[in-house]
Amino acid sequence: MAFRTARNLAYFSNYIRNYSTNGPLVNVTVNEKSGFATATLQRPSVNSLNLELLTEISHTLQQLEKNKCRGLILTSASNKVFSAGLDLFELHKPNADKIKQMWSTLQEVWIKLYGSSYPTVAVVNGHAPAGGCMLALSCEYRVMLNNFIIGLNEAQIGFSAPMWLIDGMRNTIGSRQAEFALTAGTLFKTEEALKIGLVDEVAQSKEEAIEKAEKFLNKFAKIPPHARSMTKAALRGANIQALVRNKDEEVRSYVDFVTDSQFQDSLGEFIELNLKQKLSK
Ligand SMILES: CCCCCCCCCCCC/C=C/CC(=O)SCCNC(=O)CCNC(=O)[C@H](O)C(C)(C)COP(=O)(O)OP(=O)(O)OC[C@H]1O[C@@H](n2cnc3c(N)ncnc32)[C@H](O)[C@@H]1OP(=O)(O)O
Repeated sequence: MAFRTARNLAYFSNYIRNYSTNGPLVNVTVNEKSGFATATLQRPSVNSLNLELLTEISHTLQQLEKNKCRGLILTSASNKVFSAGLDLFELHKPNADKIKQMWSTLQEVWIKLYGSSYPTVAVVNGHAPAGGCMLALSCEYRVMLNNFIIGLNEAQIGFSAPMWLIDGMRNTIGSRQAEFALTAGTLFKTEEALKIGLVDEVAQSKEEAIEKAEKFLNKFAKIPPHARSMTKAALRGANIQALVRNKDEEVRSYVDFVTDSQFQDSLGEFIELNLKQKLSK
């Protein structure tokens, strides 16, 4: 049964309503004519990825897959920030169990979005550093608005992006550009990102970006969905399998790394220098 039917749509809306305790952090709408879903991240103020938002994204992706979504547009409710990446305040002086769940859910989001059977586009209508860039990279196509930044700046904060994300970057912009970008932790302006292929198109407004996203999704209208998804799985499967094999070990390394006092000190400094909000003592 296709996701676009009114019955499935109602089921999905109820699911989202029931799932969220404080109102949905991801708003999902479906264009009944095209069958394309738009998932809008709406965790104020910068869609930083805490456990609750990551869990909701993960459940949304699961429902879209289950309901045979015809295409997904991922975007932000903010007109300044697509996503600021992992919630740095939650990584600071953390509860080890919570950050274990956080990293594991982040991995799930990558597996579900990078490996989705349906086509995906990120409408990057704001800044997209680190985990924000990760969400955009998981999609098949990126349309970005002008005057924002995007990139994997992990090296600047004192760590390396995980292997699956490095591979995702490499698959998108090629090995040489990926090496330059990742070792320097570069954040690219929209036009620079277009030049190196980190984004596919630039738009002047969100409306124009959505039109471009729909145009991309419509390219697959006449391609048998199973042929399309088998081909995507063949191209992306090795990345996902490698992560699945390594999942638990990576979570352990991540928890060790993040709870280490050296990392905590440099994270504290980064927050003090870069984020307006001051640490709660
Ligand atoms: C073998 C395998 C091993 C595997 C393990 C290896 C170890 C790996 C360790 C991995 C660690 C985790 C990896 C993480 C990847 C990440 O995603 S880290 C997050 C990186 N994010 C950033 O660097 C972004 C920082 N923010 C900004 O640059 C800017 O805020 C912005 C460009 C996004 C927006 O700028 P602007 O519009 O000027 O807004 P601001 O006033 O700066 O911010 C508004 C508001 O938001 C708060 N905020 C911003 N970013 C975050 C964030 N990431 N987390 C939480 N909160 C954030 C900011 O404090 C402001 O709050 P107030 O309004 O002042 O209250």
